[in-house]
Amino acid sequence: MTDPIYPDPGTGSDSTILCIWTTGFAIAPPYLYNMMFLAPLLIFLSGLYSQVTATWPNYVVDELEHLLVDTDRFNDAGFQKAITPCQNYVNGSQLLGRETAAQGVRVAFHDFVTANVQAGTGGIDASIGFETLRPENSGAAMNDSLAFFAPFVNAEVSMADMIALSIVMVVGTCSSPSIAVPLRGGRVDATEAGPFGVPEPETDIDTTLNQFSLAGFNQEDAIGLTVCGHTLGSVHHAGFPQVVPESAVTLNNTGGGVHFDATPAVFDVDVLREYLEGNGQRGGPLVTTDNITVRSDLRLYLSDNNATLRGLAESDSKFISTCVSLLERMIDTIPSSVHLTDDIVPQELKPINISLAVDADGHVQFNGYIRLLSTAFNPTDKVQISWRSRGGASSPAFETSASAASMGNSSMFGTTFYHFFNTTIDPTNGISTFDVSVLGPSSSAQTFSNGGVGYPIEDLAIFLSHETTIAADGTLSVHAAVLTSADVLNVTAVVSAPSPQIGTLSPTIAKSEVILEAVGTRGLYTLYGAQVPAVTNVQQTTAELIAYGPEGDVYRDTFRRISH
Ligand code: HEM
Repeated sequence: MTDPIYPDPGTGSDSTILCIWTTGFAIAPPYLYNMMFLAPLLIFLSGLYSQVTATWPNYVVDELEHLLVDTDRFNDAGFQKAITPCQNYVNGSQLLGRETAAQGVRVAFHDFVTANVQAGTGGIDASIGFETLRPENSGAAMNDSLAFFAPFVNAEVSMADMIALSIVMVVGTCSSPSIAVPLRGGRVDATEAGPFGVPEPETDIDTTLNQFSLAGFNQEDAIGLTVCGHTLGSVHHAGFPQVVPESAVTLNNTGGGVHFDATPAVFDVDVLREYLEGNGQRGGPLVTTDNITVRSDLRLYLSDNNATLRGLAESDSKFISTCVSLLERMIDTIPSSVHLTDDIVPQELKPINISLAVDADGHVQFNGYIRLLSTAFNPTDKVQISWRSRGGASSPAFETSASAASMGNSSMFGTTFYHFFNTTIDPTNGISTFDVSVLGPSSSAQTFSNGGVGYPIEDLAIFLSHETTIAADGTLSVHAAVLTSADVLNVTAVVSAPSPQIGTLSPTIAKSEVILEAVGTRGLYTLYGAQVPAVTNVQQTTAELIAYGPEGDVYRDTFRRISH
């Protein structure tokens, strides 16, 4: 396992750290390759490379990576802001004493713990959304979290992936130095409630341990996971009056929250220390409450006479590495039918919002951004793009532009800077793939070609995102351009729209397939259009354009956002 502490964004020049986060591109400073004594490190790193050689595009990976890395100003995905600072509460008044970051960790536990790993069912599958009225899921955290996550869900990012992402974002954001829980993607949302089985403050110790055991966590794991979770947040009188007395309610804490430790907005070892040393919050209300029946943390911690907790208290790094491992196992507990991606790591060079458009003169406009990460690149580096025509002929490279507005966005993984480009492609020869080269002030150019095959782009069938319009009632008018000479028989669009779902705040993805009609021509292209029923979340509604050629050939322009 890698060091669970994220590299300090300011230390990108450290070659070891740089290599650990290199994504998909088998590059390292050349001198590394010549240093025999680093052979074991290289073997270790090659293992990491093989984990991260995802070719572009990989929509699940690219979307989750965006949420994880793009957390500031230009291209901000918007997730991290909600938990910054970590005591922030996004769903209501700050006076309630609630914490969005802590709620996200609790909801993941409640979704996970009803897994039955023997049967291969449950785990992180967002079934919690259908289970929020159960007494075992009492409190504001479940629906608050689902309401916060719902606007991010789309055809590629499930609610279950958002629940997992939340653990990674919360632990990474609410720790210093930032603690890295590995993230994988591809979870699938349940369409109905799962079984009961979340431990409650009243639950006896045998039942509690059995519930953890069904989910694949033994006694030591259960104790560890609980103390790792209870480093954040509070027990609230509203929701748990049997644990926290009304006296906790004040004008500044109307929900009556009592913290587990003195630092409820920091993912740290304090809860453990305070419990073992008997100071501060002494482990929190589930240890100290006057109502003995609901001292569930105390029962759990004492079930092995504090042996697990003493072991974890040996050092901060022991506590952190154990928590990382347990939390990773928790979010990767999924139904056996679901398969996860490899670890999602920050991409040091990433094409962003790459699209084609057909202008009024029938020329193809090829545009987008190249995002660079400071762990591998400098803001002054130049970025060039070259492309291959439909027939495979290479174009001369052209330079992109770096605008001040898109430079210097900070993230847990370093600083991002964006290079914008827009160039005209002759539609007769077209474009099929592109490569990106980065030129430092003194070094020779490094060329990135998506594992040698080039970054693919479809120019026979183009979804015209920028021409998509949305009526006041949410009805979409979708537009596309298909090369007339492709002689296609049929053009359809599958629009994937997050839509309300009965019984949960988690959206379902409603797919509407529409046949597009030819509506005119623009240069070498035929234009197509169709109306699609109203959508509710324009930001996350996406389309796939599919054009069927006469010889059974199919051209796809996939995962296109309809709003910009
Ligand atoms: C025997 C096992 C557990 C029991 C009985 C239990 C019970 C509780 C209760 C009653 C609360 C108060 C909720 C509220 O007032 O809103 C709470 C809060 C919390 N729990 Fe647990 N818990 C257990 C294990 C875990 C685990 C394993 C995790 C995570 C890995 C976790 C994470 C949290 C977090 C982060 C909070 C704070 C939520 C907030 O501030 O809104 N819990 N827990």
